[in-house]
Amino acid sequence: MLTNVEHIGIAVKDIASSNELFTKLFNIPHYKSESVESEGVNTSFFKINETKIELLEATNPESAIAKFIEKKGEGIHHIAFEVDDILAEMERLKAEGFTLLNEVPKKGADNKLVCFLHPKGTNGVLIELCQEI
Ligand SMILES: CC[C@@H](C(=O)O)C(=O)SCCNC(=O)CCNC(=O)[C@H](O)C(C)(C)COP(=O)(O)OP(=O)(O)OC[C@H]1O[C@@H](n2cnc3c(N)ncnc32)[C@H](O)[C@@H]1OP(=O)(O)O
Ligand SMILES: [Co+2]
Repeated sequence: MLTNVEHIGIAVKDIASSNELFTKLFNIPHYKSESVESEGVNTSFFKINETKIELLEATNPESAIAKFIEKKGEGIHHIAFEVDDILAEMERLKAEGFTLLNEVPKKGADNKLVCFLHPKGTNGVLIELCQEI
């Protein structure tokens, strides 16, 4: 079952200057930075009450974030939903005809197992499922 929005992912060109920008915007500093080598990203996280924002900077030109910025520019990259049982949710969504971008949950940032759905099957929105490890 999808429970709530876990985070909103924003693709940025330069995470250091974006951290400064979002710190001014939210009036709070980011609480965590983490690199996820398998995704080719550096991340930082802000939390405003229950709303979590994930900034993502590419670490190599093959990264999904580098390709996204090249095509669409900086901006909202994905919406992540928390799930209580990622395997059950992946199976359910696959049976509903959605295209999973990974058949096995992978390790994301902030201690999560994640799975992505192809944006072509979700009205152009990249959806991430997250389960706390
Ligand atoms: C930090 C870890 C983790 C977390 O814990 O939170 C993350 O959030 S990691 C985030 C980065 N990782 C990913 O996004 C992995 C999933 N994404 C992918 O597998 C790929 O990006 C993709 C969605 C399959 C697209 O890859 P690819 O086909 O190689 O790229 P193209 O540039 O050719 O795009 C094809 C097509 O899809 C459109 N697109 C791409 N990204 C998005 C997006 N984020 N939202 C909406 N649409 C997207 C792209 O514009 C192309 O469309 P057309 O030009 O119309 O064909
Ligand atoms: Co994410």
